[in-house]
Amino acid sequence: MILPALEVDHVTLARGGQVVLQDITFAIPKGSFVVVLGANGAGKTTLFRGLLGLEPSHTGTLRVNGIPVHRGSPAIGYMPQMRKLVGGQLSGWSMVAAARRGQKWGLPWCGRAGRAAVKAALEAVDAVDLARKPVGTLSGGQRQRLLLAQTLLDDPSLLLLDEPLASLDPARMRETALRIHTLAQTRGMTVLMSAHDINPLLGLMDHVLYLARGKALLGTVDDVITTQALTALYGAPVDVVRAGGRVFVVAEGGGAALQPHDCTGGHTHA
Ligand SMILES: Nc1ncnc2c1ncn2[C@@H]1O[C@H](COP(=O)(O)OP(=O)(O)OP(=O)(O)O)[C@@H](O)[C@H]1O
Repeated sequence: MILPALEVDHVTLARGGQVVLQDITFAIPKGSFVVVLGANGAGKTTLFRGLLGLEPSHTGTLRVNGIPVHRGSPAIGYMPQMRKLVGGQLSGWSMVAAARRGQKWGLPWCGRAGRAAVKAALEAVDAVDLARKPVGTLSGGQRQRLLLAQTLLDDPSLLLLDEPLASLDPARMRETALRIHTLAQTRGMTVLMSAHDINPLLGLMDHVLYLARGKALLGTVDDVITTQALTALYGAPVDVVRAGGRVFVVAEGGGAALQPHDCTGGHTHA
């Protein structure tokens, strides 16, 4: 029997003492490319933190490759949200090297094998030319490439990418999405990528995982991004509009229905 890459079985996760995801269950086959959607505060980062073993599940189990999650798993490559990125005068090389074996922002790992791993990771994302440059001087797209290189260091089987397309212009969004998709296919990696706009990812993803009101809905774009499915998930009227090859998710009343419980900020997939 082929084990799923990821099994989330009746899991409840909280942040700051408040339940964010409640009794969610889904399984993701190996090699899938999954886009995680949901309004601000819906729990995308919380789910990733749960899979990284950083947030304990109050109920149920989370398994990666059949093994209960634990901190520091080399099977998982994690890209945090870029808006939380620091770096300053650190060179591109040092930033990537510092992430070896989860040592983010620790001392760079400088042995021969470590140097080879950093070089290979930089090459994989076309970022060799960024190795000597201070991270603080790089553009958003260039930093994204270094963050992506970090995730590849330990040859992971699962990538968790938290909004890797944020702050990129439309051309860079598509370019980055294609780069991640190609890398995942070449290396046989499973990808969970959170996003606020599915349009740059259309045609690339196998599944969508939609989070709302503490619940999770997994399926194909055609299954999940529908008026009926999202209205049921949100418990309020939501319209899915397709126009010009793009998908828009809109709520009656200007987005109030898309606001998660206790949180501010609705959204539209435009
Ligand atoms: N460090 C924290 N301490 C306490 N509560 C937190 C913390 N970080 C997030 N939360 C809360 O947990 C809930 C889920 O947040 P989370 O960051 O997982 O959502 P998200 O879907 O990733 O949102 P976004 O799209 O804005 O990144 C929100 O109510 C948020 O306010």
